[in-house]
Amino acid sequence: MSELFRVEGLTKSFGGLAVSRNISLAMQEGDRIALIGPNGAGKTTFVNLVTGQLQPSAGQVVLNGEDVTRLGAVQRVRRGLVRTFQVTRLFSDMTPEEHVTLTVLQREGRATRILSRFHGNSEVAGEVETILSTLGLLEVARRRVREIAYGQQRLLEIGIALALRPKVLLLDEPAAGVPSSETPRIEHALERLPKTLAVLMIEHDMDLVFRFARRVAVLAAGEIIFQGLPSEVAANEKVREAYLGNYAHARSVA
Ligand SMILES: Nc1ncnc2c1ncn2[C@@H]1O[C@H](COP(=O)(O)OP(=O)(O)OP(=O)(O)O)[C@@H](O)[C@H]1O
Repeated sequence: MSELFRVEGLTKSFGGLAVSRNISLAMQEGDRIALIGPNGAGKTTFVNLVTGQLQPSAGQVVLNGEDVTRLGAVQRVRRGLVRTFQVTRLFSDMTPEEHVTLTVLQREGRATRILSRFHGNSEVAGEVETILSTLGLLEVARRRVREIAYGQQRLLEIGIALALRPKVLLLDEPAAGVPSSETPRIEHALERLPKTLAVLMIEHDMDLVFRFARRVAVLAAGEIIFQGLPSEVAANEKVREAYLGNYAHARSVA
């Protein structure tokens, strides 16, 4: 499959602190990459640089062969570069159906009209239903956000991202704050994401990482110190030193 997305030599400093150092990474259609690393390694900064929330000091972001480095976040979203955030940003009195419908309408430039007029629009409703069904949210489609489980709220964030028709989706800790009883729900939903979508996920839950990822990239002190198969990551000496030591140890003694 051909390359969909690439960053090259991405570098960012805050004052004297280099938080992203010469990061290069490529993604193809259907990729499933986990970006892991210790707290403060620069994972969220990397996502902010990729999606345009931050401008790099050096380096390039290329989507579908186009250099988007100087474009703002909204322009990148329109081209298919979409993210979710670590902390949910939902309206507690609105339903999942309303959130996703509004996003579809927003994408189509029709959100300024009254939402209820579109409840009968079968094209929009069909797309909303597909998204909610992909994420296992149909049964709560018409409940208020504040009444649904936190794991379902996190999935709704992904639903909103899907309504923007991403080609590359960056998930910033989709399981953060979700009780372990609900992680299977997240895992199943991630498995059902569209096959052609390229997904990069930041996550601290290593079981989820190893089930989801076909490739793992490890960031430490702003630098990618390893890219490879999940089966190789735990054996890599640099990774063990930087991050996985405790986890590898925990697994080997488990
Ligand atoms: N706007 C900023 N100004 C100054 N320093 C910043 C800024 N944003 C992030 N940093 C610093 O950059 C480093 C990387 O932060 P970042 O949030 O990207 O790490 P992370 O790997 O996502 O961490 P976590 O896993 O805890 O979310 C940290 O030392 C952080 O304090």
